[in-house]
Amino acid sequence: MMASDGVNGTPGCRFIKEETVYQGEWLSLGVTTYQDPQGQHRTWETVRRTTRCDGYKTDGATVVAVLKRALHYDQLILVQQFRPAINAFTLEFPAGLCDAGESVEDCAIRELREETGYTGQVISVSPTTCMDPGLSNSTTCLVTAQIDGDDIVNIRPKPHPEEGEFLKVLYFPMNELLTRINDFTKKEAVTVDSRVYMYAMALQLSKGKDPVQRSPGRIDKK
Ligand SMILES: Nc1nc(=O)[nH]c2c1ncn2[C@H]1C[C@H](O)[C@@H](COP(=O)(O)OP(=O)(O)O)O1
Repeated sequence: MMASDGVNGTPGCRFIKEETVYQGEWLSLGVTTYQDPQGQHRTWETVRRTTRCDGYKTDGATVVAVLKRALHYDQLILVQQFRPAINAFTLEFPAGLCDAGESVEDCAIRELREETGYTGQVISVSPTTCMDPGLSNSTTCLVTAQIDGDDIVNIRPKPHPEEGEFLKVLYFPMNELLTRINDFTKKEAVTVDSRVYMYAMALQLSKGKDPVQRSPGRIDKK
């Protein structure tokens, strides 16, 4: 169903226009005018990436990469990264933006290699998913990948981060992912990307375990 379609026969919403308020090198801030179901025009403040390639629906790829080695537990590869926008270190999946002409699969494999040094093999690719739709039109595809840790190319992985990227590669056992991420956040001042945390919660739930960590009503202060 398109955004302009109604639900159960009611009129829907539709995009009217976009006015750019600020145009930077990487991002733009615009005011989006849309029509609500009653026909009234409303506005929304919208962040867009300037880097999305022509004809692409997806800005980039997010790589859920599992390192597999003989006689070792499977490990999820995550990156700890300084993110200036939140003035904090984050725990994220390796990820990055698509180059022009690059498929999402190729983007995933390239970003995995740049950020972690590992050469992986794509297992699956999600549809385009949105990242923070109340803020921006930013989108990503979730690409699952396997890394053969016994392959010679993966014995001593050497990351090649881009200029301005400051990353540390971290390994979390898949069989106790949520517990280990929770433990990590208690020791290190990191903010966990919600995709990572949701993935860990879903794994926990799939084992029939409850992913509760914090007490209800608590406020996370700075
Ligand atoms: N919002 C951004 N502001 C910047 O000043 N620079 C940015 C933004 N987004 C991306 N970039 C630049 C910085 C690096 O050179 C590359 C990294 O992008 P990529 O690795 O593809 O994506 P992320 O890992 O998600 O940052 O882009």
